[in-house]
Amino acid sequence: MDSSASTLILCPSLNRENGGVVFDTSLLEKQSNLPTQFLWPHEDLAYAAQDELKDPPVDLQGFFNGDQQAINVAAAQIRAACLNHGFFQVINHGVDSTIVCAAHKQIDEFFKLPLSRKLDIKRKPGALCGYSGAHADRFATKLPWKETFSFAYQHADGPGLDVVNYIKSVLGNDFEEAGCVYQKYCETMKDLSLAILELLGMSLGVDRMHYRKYFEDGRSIMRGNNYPPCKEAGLTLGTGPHSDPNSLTILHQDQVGGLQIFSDNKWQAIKPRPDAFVVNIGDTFMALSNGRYKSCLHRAVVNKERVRRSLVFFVNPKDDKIVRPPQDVMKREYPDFTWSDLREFTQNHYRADTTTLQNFVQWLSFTKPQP
Ligand SMILES: C=C1C[C@]23C[C@H]1CC[C@H]2[C@]1(C)CCC[C@@](C)(C(=O)O)[C@H]1[C@@H]3C(=O)O
Ligand SMILES: O=C(O)CCC(=O)C(=O)O
Ligand SMILES: [Fe+2]
Repeated sequence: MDSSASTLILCPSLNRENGGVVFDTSLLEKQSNLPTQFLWPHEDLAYAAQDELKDPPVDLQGFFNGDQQAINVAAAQIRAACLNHGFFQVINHGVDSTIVCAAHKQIDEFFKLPLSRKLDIKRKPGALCGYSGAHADRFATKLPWKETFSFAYQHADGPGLDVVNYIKSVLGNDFEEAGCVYQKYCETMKDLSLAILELLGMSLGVDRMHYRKYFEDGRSIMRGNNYPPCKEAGLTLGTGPHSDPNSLTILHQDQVGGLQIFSDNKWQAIKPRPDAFVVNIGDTFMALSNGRYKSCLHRAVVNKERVRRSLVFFVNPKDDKIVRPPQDVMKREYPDFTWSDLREFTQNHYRADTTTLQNFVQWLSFTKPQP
């Protein structure tokens, strides 16, 4: 009997389906032994965060009011944070708390659906949209203790119905209201991300509108993350150490806590703030800044008692746009690539981790050698 088969007998919640395990949270929560597939190595678990990140949040009020002095302060704060670790939080961002609460409520309802219903809309191999339980169809070890539900949002469409139609097509007409809430949330996140991209442009000393324009016709991904409680929370991770391959990530976490970033050589916890959005620089923006801004190294831990949820908006440029820094730079840190290349790499060839970008660059040099 192989070790996975013996795990199955010990852990009735793990059923084989198409070669993967099934993340049945109602059974897993009661289980005292952590299935081996969810164990993470010591080096990824070690150094529990002792500290909380103390950076003050960036206040966007002045940006929206056109107060130049406040804009300069915000740009300087962003610059310092992105040079140091690629992470900051924003407050007074203009997003109505009603839409944030409504989106959390809908995602909570989604994760409460029967497992069979969620599995009906499972992510297809190579695709980013749909439901995934611990990514168990894709990976065999170091499974993340989470479920995710993801869908795409086209920036250029403006107020439209693409998210509503997608949600209705996979979940049925009863989910029209959920679709409308997600659609509105995505529109709001797109507007917020474009405002942040303006500030990022200023902070890097390039044309204020440069990155804003570059992302105006982008195609982002919205995702809900569900981290059930885990009796052996210290042995697993909700999301392992990684930097996001996309450009920017805008995240709203509930009140439970679990997000940590690696800064000043240690893991530091990000205390939840309902009035703030978390912003991470991702690998693609790191390349767009010619390596000046750091792609943020982060992870999510789970806990023994409480379910945790987060809403994530992964900002991407249009698929075929060339990723390259705006100015003529003396020495390019990364070759030209497209988001479609990097997405393909993370979906078909490589599991995103702490060194995605450098491995991608190597892969690209073999698959698409540059002149
Ligand atoms: C291009 C992507 C791959 C992931 C989803 C988007 C942006 C973030 C990536 C991810 C979250 C980084 C950590 C590992 C991952 C597998 C995950 O835990 O979800 C990544 C995503 C994915 O491939 O689903
Ligand atoms: O849920 C969180 O706090 C982090 C999630 C994350 O890093 C991701 O989805 O990429
Ligand atoms: Fe992430």
